[in-house]
Amino acid sequence: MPDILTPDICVIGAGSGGLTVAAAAAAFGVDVVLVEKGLMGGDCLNYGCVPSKALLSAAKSAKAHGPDPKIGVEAGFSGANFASANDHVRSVIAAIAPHDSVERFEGLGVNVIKAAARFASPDTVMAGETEIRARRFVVATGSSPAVPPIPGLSDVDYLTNESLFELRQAPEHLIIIGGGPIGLEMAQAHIRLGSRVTVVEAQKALGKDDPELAAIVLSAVKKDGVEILEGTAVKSVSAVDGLIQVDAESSHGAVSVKGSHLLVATGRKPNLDGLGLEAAGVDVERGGIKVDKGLRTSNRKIYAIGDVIGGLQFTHAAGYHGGLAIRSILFRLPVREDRVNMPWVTYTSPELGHVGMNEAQARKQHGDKVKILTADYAANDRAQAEGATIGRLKLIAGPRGKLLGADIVGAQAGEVINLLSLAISKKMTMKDLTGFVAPYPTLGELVRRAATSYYADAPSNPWVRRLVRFLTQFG
Ligand SMILES: Cc1cc2nc3c(=O)[nH]c(=O)nc-3n(C[C@H](O)[C@H](O)[C@H](O)COP(=O)(O)OP(=O)(O)OC[C@H]3O[C@@H](n4cnc5c(N)ncnc54)[C@H](O)[C@@H]3O)c2cc1C
Ligand SMILES: NC(=O)c1ccc[n+]([C@@H]2O[C@H](COP(=O)([O-])OP(=O)(O)OC[C@H]3O[C@@H](n4cnc5c(N)ncnc54)[C@H](O)[C@@H]3O)[C@@H](O)[C@H]2O)c1
Repeated sequence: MPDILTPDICVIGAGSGGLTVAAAAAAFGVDVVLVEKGLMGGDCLNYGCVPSKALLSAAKSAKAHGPDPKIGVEAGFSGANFASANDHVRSVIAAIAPHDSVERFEGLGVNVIKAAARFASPDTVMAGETEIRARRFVVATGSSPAVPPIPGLSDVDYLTNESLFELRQAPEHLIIIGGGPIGLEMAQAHIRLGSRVTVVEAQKALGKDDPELAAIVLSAVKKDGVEILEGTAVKSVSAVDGLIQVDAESSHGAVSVKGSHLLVATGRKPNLDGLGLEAAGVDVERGGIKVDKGLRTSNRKIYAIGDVIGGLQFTHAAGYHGGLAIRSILFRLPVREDRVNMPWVTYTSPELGHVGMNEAQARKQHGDKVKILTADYAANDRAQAEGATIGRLKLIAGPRGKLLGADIVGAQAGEVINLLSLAISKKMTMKDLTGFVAPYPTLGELVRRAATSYYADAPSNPWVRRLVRFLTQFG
């Protein structure tokens, strides 16, 4: 006889999305079961954000400790120690893991079951020998690397984000298929830690970002020594003399690259296998589980959140979804996912951040009422002091100066975009962005500088000049 549990909520998957729901439900004293078949913390902690940012940090440090005549540093740096960088990655994961652990969640009052979950019917999940009949289910099973059907690929030993962070020695020559955020972040990390790196991208590298600002990142990564082949589609992969050969086609003709290691970073596919979604009456579409604006699936008792629904696949998006699901399940409040105002950051040097509408979306909606306002890092005193003058902030202002979107490339772009994400969520205008005091010297002053340029025409406006003259008569 299986154990039968009848909690209020059953969450499937203990990644960023599932942990958010489980912790919040437990905090409100709700009976919640969390089922996880792999490592607690999911992709972000074990194979994604955390190891990639830790490796980038080690790589940044290696770069900073190298000679830099520009700021007068002539260090005797003899190359990075890849194994030590990998130790750093492991120690960062180990430091964060207790926060996501079974022990912590059981301490919060969550019933954690380590097993693969499968729907047996529209209101029953099996997890090993346990049968779970919950009032509501939340599917948060994440995504996995989408490996394209390239001839010969399955015959070579290729890496994905699930195996890359196990390497203890720097690859001699790392070839990366895919020039998205994973491809570019890992290209820069590895070149700075001693590898030769070639990125092969079928279309445009960092193609989801503002093209002008993405070009600044690509130029910096190329300056580090990474070879980036854009518009180059991979046709086949083979093993040749102990190396991996990638054969591709570009508009200039055939290209062939031989390397010691191959990383496939060509996007994600939702984790649906073995979930029994048909038995649950849950519909699936191309990108993942089909949900309505309130994150409910075709079975009203079942919600789906995070990477498994496709859309924007970020840790903070999964956490945001978790918060919406909790509001809907516990408080029965109407919720509506906002996909436009989700920020993201690519953690290369320089960083690349985005929030809200891009220029094309803004122009489509508001035509010539859109103004693009910019501020360059070179005109910011803090950037000058830090020797970080490569960068640019772009604000997209709509009717009545409303902030519609922002893109930024440069040092600490990820921190500056936080301020702009808050501004967008509070529906702020250029007036708001000029009406606060920014401490000097900070990169945050870029925001005020760009927003101030919205009023660039004011001094030459005859009405404003007349008003100023009139007011001077009063002493
Ligand atoms: C290399 C890399 C770098 C990244 N960097 C960033 C970054 O810097 N910032 C950012 O915001 N995002 C980043 N991301 C994206 C981020 O990792 C994901 O968006 C996030 O992890 C999604 O969370 P999730 O909860 O939807 O899924 P996941 O974290 O993948 O968790 C899903 C969990 O469900 C479990 N599961 C699956 N099927 C079952 C089942 N049948 N039964 C039980 N359990 C199951 C899995 O084992 C897993 O633990 C990165 C991703 C990668 C690959
Ligand atoms: N800093 C961050 O927040 C961060 C970092 C890494 C990953 N992520 C998340 O993980 C997701 C996946 O990242 P990703 O970089 O794998 O995916 P992606 O979809 O963003 O980029 C994949 C790239 O691979 C290219 N490509 C696909 N098939 C190809 C082929 N056969 N040959 C050559 N190029 C090919 C595509 O044109 C695309 O540019 C991201 O969309 C993001 O949501 C976030």
